Amino acid sequence: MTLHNNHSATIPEHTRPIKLPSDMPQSASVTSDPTSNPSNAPQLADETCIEIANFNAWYGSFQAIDDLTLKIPRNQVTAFIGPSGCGKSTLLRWINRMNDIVPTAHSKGTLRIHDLDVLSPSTDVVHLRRQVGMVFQKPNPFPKSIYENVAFGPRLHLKLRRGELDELVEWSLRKAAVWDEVKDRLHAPALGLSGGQQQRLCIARAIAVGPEILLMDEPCSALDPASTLAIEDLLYELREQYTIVMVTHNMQQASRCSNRTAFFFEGRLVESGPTDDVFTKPQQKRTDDYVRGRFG
Ligand SMILES: Nc1ncnc2c1ncn2[C@@H]1O[C@H](COP(=O)(O)OP(=O)(O)OP(=O)(O)O)[C@@H](O)[C@H]1O
Repeated sequence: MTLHNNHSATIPEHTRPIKLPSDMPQSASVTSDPTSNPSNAPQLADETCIEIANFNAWYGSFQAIDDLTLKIPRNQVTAFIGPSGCGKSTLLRWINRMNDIVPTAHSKGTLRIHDLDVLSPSTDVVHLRRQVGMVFQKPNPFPKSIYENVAFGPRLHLKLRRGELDELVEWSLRKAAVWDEVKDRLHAPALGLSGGQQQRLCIARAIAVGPEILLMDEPCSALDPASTLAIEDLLYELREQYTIVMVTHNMQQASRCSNRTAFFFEGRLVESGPTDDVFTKPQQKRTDDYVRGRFG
């Protein structure tokens, strides 16, 4: 599943080709490109999904990100690490233009998802956010039933019959590894679930609309150790189909779950690379100090 290479910010949403996971219910593929075949498409090693170049971001006159260049590969988990206030969440939130809701936020530079110019004023933000799902620090299900939480996005974006929607809800909940725990109470309030179950429900809600990218801002920081492990296992599974970018303060989590790590300090990217390299043979002393817990 990917944003189509010919993706244009000016094509009306309902006609845009969107590839959905090959194992997603066929009924959900009503807007997909009939010529595309994601399951058979060769996976290019380290194919870039998100390209960030000379990117700067401000809140008013305060510069939160300073001349940052980074390529985020497709179908891998990339962890953003660094001390509090170094700009990790700011960068994450620019990838799906969440910062649009912050009146003082502005940016300059390049931020592309394949051929899509994320920062262009002509980019359709609703469509962008369908392609780039987000999971927050604190699980935030809607005050609706478990079923309705997952069905909400597909109802907006896909014209499905009831049976098809049921199938998609089940697929999403299974993918998010929470189906077995909720299948007998789909119409019960989502807020009655445990924190870890709510977070997996939020992941199911995010993937139900067929995103290519999942942004996760400290997705386990509000969870107990067992729920954290469940989410970490899930990340491992999901990376086969999704490009995942995760902010984490937990060094063990970054080293357990991510393929690549980017270390930020005071708004700048200090270094990035395969997670093993960043943790075991960092290029920069500051990275070494941080991953060894000497500061931060
Ligand atoms: N809405 C905002 N308005 C003004 N300044 C902001 C806003 N959001 C973040 N900042 C500032 O931008 C800088 C980067 O913040 P950001 O949240 O991106 O850091 P972070 O690395 O994610 O931190 P943490 O790990 O504590 O979440 C910080 O100095 C922060 O105070």
